[in-house]
Amino acid sequence: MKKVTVSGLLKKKQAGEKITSLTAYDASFAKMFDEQGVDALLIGDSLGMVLQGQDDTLPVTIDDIAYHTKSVRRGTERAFVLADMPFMSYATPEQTYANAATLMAAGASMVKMEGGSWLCDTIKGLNLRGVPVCGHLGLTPQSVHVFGGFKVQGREASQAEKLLSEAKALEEAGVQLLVLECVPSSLGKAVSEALTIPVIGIGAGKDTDGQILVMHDMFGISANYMPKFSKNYLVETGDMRKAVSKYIEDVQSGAFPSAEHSFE
Ligand SMILES: Nc1nc(=O)c2c([nH]1)NC[C@@H]1CN(c3ccc(C(=O)N[C@@H](CCC(=O)O)C(=O)O)cc3)CN21
Ligand SMILES: CC(C)C(=O)C(=O)O
Ligand SMILES: [Mg+2]
Repeated sequence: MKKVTVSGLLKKKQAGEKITSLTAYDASFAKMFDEQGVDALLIGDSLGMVLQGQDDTLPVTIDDIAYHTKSVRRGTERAFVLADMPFMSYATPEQTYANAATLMAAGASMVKMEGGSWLCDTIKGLNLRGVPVCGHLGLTPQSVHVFGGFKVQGREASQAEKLLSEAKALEEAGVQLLVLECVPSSLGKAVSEALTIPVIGIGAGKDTDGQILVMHDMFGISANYMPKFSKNYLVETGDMRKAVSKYIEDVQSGAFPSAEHSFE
């Protein structure tokens, strides 16, 4: 079995093949997603909401993410494993290096951080020290209190332009993957076309290079709520494995996300 690597993900983009991704927090689900052929598994700080029942992702700690990363790593053979840096764990370069080291040692192959060009020096420093980085732009949930809620980002032309230039700055600094969350489909398309690296969308329309969903949303069992961009694949398949393989099939064919799971 050929392991998914960062260069393998880039090749997928170049070949026009969609990248499939889900969050995972434990070994059993990681193994099942891996066996179904999901390309990338994210230990997301969404675990604060779907596992812990918190109102947002801010209370999540580096130890929480490290614990779940160890579990996911043990369940994974093929998929690429990346882990979220939680709120305030990358406020300074020194903190970032120590916390990224914890997640890489726990079994992550890449760390993800929310934000734009303010992160560029940190990204370069991480790369030089052997840590690959995934960016995250658009609705960055750790900034929920700055946004005043979980709201679609980049609807105004000036905002969209700023986001596009931040995406280019991140790529220039060395990010090898970018998550784009909750933006109009037109902006998802523009960012994906402007960058060489793969762009993984969640609520960013059908034209990104791949898709990611929170696993609990895909099974329709999230404790809090269901974002508009998510889809319950269990209800139409009645079986968890079939739900995952239908999700993969729909992402690969372009059937997901349709307009009802996208923003204008
Ligand atoms: N279960 C779950 N799914 C997620 O996708 C998710 C989490 N939790 N926790 C971490 C973040 C938070 N995210 C969220 C949470 C809520 C919305 C939401 O309610 N969005 C509105 C859009 C409102 C607007 O139009 O501006 C929606 O209707 O979907 C979006 C992303 C995405 N992530
Ligand atoms: C929704 C994804 C992209 C995420 O950051 C998370 O699960 O925490
Ligand atoms: Mg996250």
